[in-house]
Amino acid sequence: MSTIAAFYGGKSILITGATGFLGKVLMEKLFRTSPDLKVIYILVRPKAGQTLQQRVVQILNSKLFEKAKEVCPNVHEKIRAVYADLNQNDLAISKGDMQELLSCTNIVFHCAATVRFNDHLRHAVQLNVTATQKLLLMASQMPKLEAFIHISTAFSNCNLKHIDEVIYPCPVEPKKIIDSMEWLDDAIIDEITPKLIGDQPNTYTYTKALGEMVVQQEGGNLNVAIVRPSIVGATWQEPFPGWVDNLNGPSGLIIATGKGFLRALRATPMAVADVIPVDIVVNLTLAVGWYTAVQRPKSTLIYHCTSGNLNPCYWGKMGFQVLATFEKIPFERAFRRPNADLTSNTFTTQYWNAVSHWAPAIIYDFYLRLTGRKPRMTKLMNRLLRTVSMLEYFINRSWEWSTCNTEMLMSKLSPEDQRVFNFDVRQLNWLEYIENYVLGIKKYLLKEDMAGIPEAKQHLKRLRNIHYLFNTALFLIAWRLLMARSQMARNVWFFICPPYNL
Ligand SMILES: CCCCCCCCCCCCCCCCCCCCCCCCCCCC(=O)SCCNC(=O)CCNC(=O)[C@H](O)C(C)(C)COP(=O)(O)OP(=O)(O)OC[C@H]1O[C@@H](n2cnc3c(N)ncnc32)[C@H](O)[C@@H]1OP(=O)(O)O
Ligand SMILES: NC(=O)C1=CN([C@@H]2O[C@H](COP(=O)(O)OP(=O)(O)OC[C@H]3O[C@@H](n4cnc5c(N)ncnc54)[C@H](OP(=O)(O)O)[C@@H]3O)[C@@H](O)[C@H]2O)C=CC1
Repeated sequence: MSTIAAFYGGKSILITGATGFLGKVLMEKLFRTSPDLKVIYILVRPKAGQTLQQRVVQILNSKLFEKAKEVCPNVHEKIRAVYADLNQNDLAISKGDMQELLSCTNIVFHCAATVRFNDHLRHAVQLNVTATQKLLLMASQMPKLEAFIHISTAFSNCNLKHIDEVIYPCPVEPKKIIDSMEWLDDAIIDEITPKLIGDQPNTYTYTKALGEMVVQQEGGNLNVAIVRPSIVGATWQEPFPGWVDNLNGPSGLIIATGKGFLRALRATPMAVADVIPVDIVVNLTLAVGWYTAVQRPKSTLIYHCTSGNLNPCYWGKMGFQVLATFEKIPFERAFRRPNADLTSNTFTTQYWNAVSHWAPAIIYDFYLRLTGRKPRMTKLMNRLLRTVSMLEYFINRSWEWSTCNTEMLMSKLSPEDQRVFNFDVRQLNWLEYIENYVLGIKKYLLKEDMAGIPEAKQHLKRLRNIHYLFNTALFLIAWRLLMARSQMARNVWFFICPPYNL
């Protein structure tokens, strides 16, 4: 019997961000391995016209929860969705709900965050810093609380090259930042943002670093731990390989490549692609919850959940394997054949942008206009290249994360727990993982049918023929123009192929 699974039995667990990528996999694993848990409270806001209940039903009806529902058939009764908006100062939780949460909660997993790199600083601070502070305040009033687990990111100190499992101080105190966001207007915030974030690449990593400081400063008397995952990718093994449901991390760019929009990327092939499967992050998080509650470490422990130091994969290898997978499992209705280059040179990137991105987009829009349709490709390309530019920082650098606490924790687990809550990234076979990842994107994100693969392959063949035809036509036109305008070209040509009558 797994000690960790048994630990969560009978517990009341509060999860923020449960409707997000990580939160859903966390809930699923809890229900599947500890079906006798008492209740999972999730803080949810209504979204896209759906009520809280509709959101919960949609999550539970997804393929992700099929196995969990077999093990725990009354999963609907064990989830309690609590209305909350972490953007509001009082978190918008009703008095009655607050009373219940305060009196019953045993464990808190705080996953909610804005993960957008370009979010306005005010919003990023509100969610990633102020909401964390408010939750810690709530946690301090929970008499039955055993552990508070905060999910941060391994990139919260990405301005450093070597990162230890410690909290690094930020130049300006989080409290001062929180206060200033309350009275500064948007224009001034925009102006001071670059100065405040300093050598951090964006407001996301900056506010996640501030969030960690808040945990350290205000989680004083609580049993707190921080988990820092790197780039969270599709599931490796559990509940099944390849599950993913959003465009974050590599997923969006894999789609853009598979659909033939993205043909070149400014990336360093030998930089470490520190992707970590979401099920590994969840297993570590649950193990951390157990250890923090049972062992009660004297200080706040930080756990790096990264792959690079134990089982590195590189962007070049990852890109190569992604392309190889498209040969076997192509995406439907591609714009061009998937074939991308990784280049680390800015000039080459600009050349490829002009030739492989803008030129085809302009030509295609011209064709759409000619056929009476609305042009859309240049707009799409514009958005794609803006997205790529935001991600470039992370695909042209490598970081070293020490993983002493994570390794220490692994050594404390029984063999059964090491199996059920496996977070040993050394066991991961990257080639297999990447193939399943691409397959998962096709099935669960793009919702494409596997039966359509032969037609998708036919479509790629047609695109290849169009490509050859286009290149041949281009060559002939260039040759004709050259022959018409340059005596030297004519001389060279007649030297190589003398006319018959000479
Ligand atoms: C030797 C050589 C070998 C040769 C082989 C070479 C072969 C090469 C082949 C290449 C194959 C490619 C495969 C590899 C890809 C690697 C790339 C991986 C990059 C990963 C970097 C991530 C680093 C993360 C580090 C930090 C970890 C965290 O904690 S962060 C959590 C994750 N957060 C994110 O991933 C970012 C979230 N998104 C954003 O910040 C924003 O959305 C944005 C800045 C990306 C865009 O914002 P904007 O305001 O402009 O628009 P928005 O409304 O948000 O979206 C616009 C449209 O873009 C779509 N979108 C959103 N996110 C992404 C995304 N990540 N990728 C692609 N597209 C995205 C979004 O849906 C919108 O679309 P529409 O709905 O159609 O409008
Ligand atoms: N994905 C990644 O690559 C990485 C993620 N992380 C960290 O992991 C955690 C989870 O990330 P991930 O699951 O990927 O992110 P998602 O964007 O998928 O999920 C974010 C969650 O936060 C919730 N949330 C956002 N704003 C509010 C709000 N105002 N009130 C209530 N809830 C809100 C979202 O709810 P809603 O559905 O209503 O929007 C959603 O449930 C984050 O802390 C992130 O920093 C760390 C490293 C990498």
